[in-house]
Amino acid sequence: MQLKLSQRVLDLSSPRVMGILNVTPDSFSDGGKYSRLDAALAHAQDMIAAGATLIDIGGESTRPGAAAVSEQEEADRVLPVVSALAQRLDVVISVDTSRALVMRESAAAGAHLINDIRALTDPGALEAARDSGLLVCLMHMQGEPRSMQQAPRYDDVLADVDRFFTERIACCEAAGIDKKRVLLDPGFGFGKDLAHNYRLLARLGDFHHFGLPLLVGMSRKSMIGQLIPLPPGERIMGSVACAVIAAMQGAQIIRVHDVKATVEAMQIVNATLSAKESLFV
Ligand SMILES: Cn1cnc2c(O)nc(N)nc21
Repeated sequence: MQLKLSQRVLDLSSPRVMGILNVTPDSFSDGGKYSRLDAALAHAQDMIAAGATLIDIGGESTRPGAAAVSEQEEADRVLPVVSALAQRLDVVISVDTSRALVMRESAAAGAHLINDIRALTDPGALEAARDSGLLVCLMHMQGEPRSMQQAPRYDDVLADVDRFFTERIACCEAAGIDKKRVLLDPGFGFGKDLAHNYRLLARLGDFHHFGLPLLVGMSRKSMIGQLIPLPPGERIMGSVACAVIAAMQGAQIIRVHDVKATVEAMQIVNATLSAKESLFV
């Protein structure tokens, strides 16, 4: 499987690591120290040197309970970093946004992928994504970040997320977004309790039937902290364990804070998957 970008192709035959670059003052684990452009670039360079092939730039914290940020404020945070990365570094640039304005301006600034936790449901987002020509990651979320963890409930979380993917893919195709531009993400921690998260992780391979790349993000999340009582910045072992479990089931892109450790673990996954007759466990 490959990702076709504007000037390049990203081979997804082995799991790729996406480094998280929060340019928000209140990001849940970086403490917002990357709000300055030079610090953001230095962090991106470090993650690329450690083996990240994608960088996900986020200007609005999406952690549970996060306050919303204005569209202009989000654009002001994100766009300088997109431009600088596009001009200086050879990396797939993903922008974590739900806003049509930020999508359009990020595409013009050189981004390759729209990473939308709201799966293009905001006003104008479908059209902006279509017009951008960029790849789009459709992530499942129940509710909104401010309230999604208060009482998440599903009849069957796997079936509900699967149905959501079917619906959103249909919306994208109806809006003129070719399915080949779409990636899918079950949205760990976005309106899910502990059992929901581990049900999704245990059966992640079920979503391969769409024939689209799977992107997952469990890094430092409460699904780890609830089992291993450590602060977010110390959840590296649990985060790597989640990455390995996902990659062994064929997840193609793993979104993480701890790039070096995850890239090393992916070497073990690659060697193991290569020695298997079937493609995934
Ligand atoms: C922005 N963001 C935070 N967590 C995420 C996840 O699990 N997936 C995606 N696609 N984006 C995320």
